[in-house]
Amino acid sequence: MQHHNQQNHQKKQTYVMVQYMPLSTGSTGQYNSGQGAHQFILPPSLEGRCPKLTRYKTIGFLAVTLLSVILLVVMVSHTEMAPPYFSASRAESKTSGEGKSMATPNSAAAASPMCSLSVLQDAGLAEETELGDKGAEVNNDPDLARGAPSGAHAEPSGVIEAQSDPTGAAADDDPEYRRRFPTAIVIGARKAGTRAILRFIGLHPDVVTSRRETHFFDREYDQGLEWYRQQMPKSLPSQMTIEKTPNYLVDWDTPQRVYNFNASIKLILIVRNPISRTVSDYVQLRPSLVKLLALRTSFRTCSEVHSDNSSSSSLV
Ligand SMILES: Nc1ncnc2c1ncn2[C@@H]1O[C@H](COP(=O)(O)OS(=O)(=O)O)[C@@H](OP(=O)(O)O)[C@H]1O
Repeated sequence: MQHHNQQNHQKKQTYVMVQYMPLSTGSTGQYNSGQGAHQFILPPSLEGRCPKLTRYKTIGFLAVTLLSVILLVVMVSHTEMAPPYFSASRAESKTSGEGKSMATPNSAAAASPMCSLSVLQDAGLAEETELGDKGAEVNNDPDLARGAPSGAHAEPSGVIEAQSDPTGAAADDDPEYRRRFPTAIVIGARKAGTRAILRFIGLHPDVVTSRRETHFFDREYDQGLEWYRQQMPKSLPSQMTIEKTPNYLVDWDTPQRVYNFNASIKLILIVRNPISRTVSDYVQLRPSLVKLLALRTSFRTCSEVHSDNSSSSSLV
């Protein structure tokens, strides 16, 4: 019993000694583990070896904090400068449906000459030429009515939404908010900045633009008018729809077909220095050209082999 008490006492003593070990680094000491005395040396810490490290740490922490604050401020200021179609003005314009004058006057779009509706009006682009569902009748082109499904509101796969349509949910309740035929088309030229000009015009709250090239008049004509309409983004009667397919400029069939569709439709053409345009086109087409050349070479090799075979067989 006495032996047991002594062991307990030693354990307690050990615990207390370890608990209160000196914390200063590099110092030596001694402790009793119960089975004899032990020497120890505390290893010097990094701070101990390099006294400036604490100061560097503090400076680093302050620098990171400062950078984070600057980043935050920059992000906040950029949010305030967001394009007008992300702001409430577009929602008001879309849901009110009271005509083009509903463009918020103090919005960035109205302030910018590039986005000003008056620019479009001057160019005759804002003229009300909506065809609605009567497009085929108006233009009296039997070819165009071909392929139009009876269920006019059926959603096809891969429907193209408006490029700037954050208020769709609110406007969805409006029965007037639906897909309409374009009243203007960007017809080219390829690589002349057609995407850019469509985006610039599309910044206006009363303009909606198709996200992708529809190629209706050059490649998808057989799909019919209803298909074409379904490719357009939803819009209100006060808004104009614009699509772009630069290939229309160089397609033989397109002019007549567009004329048959809507003789008063507005055509937007943007041009560029022909040399840089061609270089840009070449750079984009290069992978296809390389493939084409490789294909031609293999065809030539095939035909040479074939002609060799046929000539040798004729010799035989
Ligand atoms: N704002 C502005 N100003 C000047 N140039 C611009 C602008 N926006 C786009 N671009 C250049 O236009 C080229 C792409 O043109 P497109 O959008 O018409 O291409 S496409 O036909 O739709 O594939 C492409 O040219 P390259 O870079 O030489 O290929 C773009 O850089």
